[in-house]
Amino acid sequence: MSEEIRKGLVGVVADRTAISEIDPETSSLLYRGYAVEELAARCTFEEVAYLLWHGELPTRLQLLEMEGEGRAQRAMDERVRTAVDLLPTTAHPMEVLRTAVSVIGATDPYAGDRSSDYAKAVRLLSQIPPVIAYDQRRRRGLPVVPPRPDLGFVENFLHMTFGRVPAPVVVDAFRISLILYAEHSFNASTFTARVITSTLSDLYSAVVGAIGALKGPLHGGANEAVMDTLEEIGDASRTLAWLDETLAARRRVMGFGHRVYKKGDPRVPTMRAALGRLVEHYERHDVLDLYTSLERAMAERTGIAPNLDYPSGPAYHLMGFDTRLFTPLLVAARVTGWTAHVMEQAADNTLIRPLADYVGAEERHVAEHDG
Ligand SMILES: CC(=O)SCCNC(=O)CCNC(=O)[C@H](O)C(C)(C)COP(=O)(O)OP(=O)(O)OC[C@H]1O[C@@H](n2cnc3c(N)ncnc32)[C@H](O)[C@@H]1OP(=O)(O)O
Ligand SMILES: O=C([O-])CC(=O)C(=O)O
Repeated sequence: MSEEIRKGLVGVVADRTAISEIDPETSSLLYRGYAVEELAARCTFEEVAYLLWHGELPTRLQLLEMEGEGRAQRAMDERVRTAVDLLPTTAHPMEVLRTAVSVIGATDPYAGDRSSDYAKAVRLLSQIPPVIAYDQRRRRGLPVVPPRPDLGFVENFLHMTFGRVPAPVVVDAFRISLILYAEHSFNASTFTARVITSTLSDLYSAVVGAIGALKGPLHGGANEAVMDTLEEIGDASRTLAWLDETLAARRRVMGFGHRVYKKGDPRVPTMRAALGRLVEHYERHDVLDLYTSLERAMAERTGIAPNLDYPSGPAYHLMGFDTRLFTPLLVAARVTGWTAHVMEQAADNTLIRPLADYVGAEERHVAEHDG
């Protein structure tokens, strides 16, 4: 049996999906048939969320309806705030968000009602940003900023975090990052959400589980680790020495490599261009020098290309987010893909339950003993 084992499910096709298509040969990514670069160039984040959930881009009226539902639910529920306040600021923001989503689910009287999964997805999309914004602000000792219903999702998210809407170039880079992060087929966190859904558990539980899976540094946690790396290197003149030391110690360089893309991540050029515009805006050429030096050194020493976490980490840093908030930002985007997958799994469900090849002790018996 052991020759059939594919550790890490490498190369295993676990099911069908109509949500996104990855082609590692051509390094392409389509959401519902649209190239992700095109969506990033032409769409709002709300339009992309609608596309992932419904399979088609919205008409003006459909978009207005979805935005109306979302904008009405942007304020943080007091019960969620109370739960967050109970957590120490030493808790990682992903732990805070995981707890908050659990509370959001536990306070929804229809949590177990499968027929309202779409409404729950819209609710989560609206309620995750205030938690992230509040968490950054409470760690800085700043007061809560109430949401603004007149603003789009992206502007409002930034407004709640920073108390103002930043320059258009910053808003645009943030919008692009959220679109690029929104969906990625059967990645570890999405697969986790599908496994949980397959047991007929509820959507909130699936998202809580997905947050747990995304937190790890081999997955979403890499975007914050990228920033730690760039800060550890400190200056482009130290990059090669740092990399040689890291590779000699057989440590991974975060933000590089990918389970599916071996020829490069198609999202990187779009996010790299947005990072370039941020660098110009903030006049932080030192960040780009560091970025480029590690990218070049990795190509030279290993031939391994960056993934989306590599440009998004420094982009979020320049925007003013605390490093530990980077992975929660990915949650704010990926919750669209996760919930689309929850609905797809639930619509044609089979319990996901693989087998294992047992390699433990032979059958044995407990010796008779007193007591
Ligand atoms: C949003 C996202 O989740 S994107 C992914 C974010 N994750 C990261 O950036 C973490 C760093 N990258 C990695 O650890 C890996 O590339 C993964 C986990 C993403 C993909 O891993 P896998 O497909 O399992 O590839 P695998 O781990 O087998 O790597 C193949 C070889 O490349 C090497 N390699 C892969 N990525 C890296 C890296 N980032 N740094 C150094 N070496 C690497 C491995 O050491 C391995 O070499 P070996 O065969 O000599 O042992
Ligand atoms: O697909 C994966 O393995 C990792 C992921 O979520 C992404 O690249 O966005």
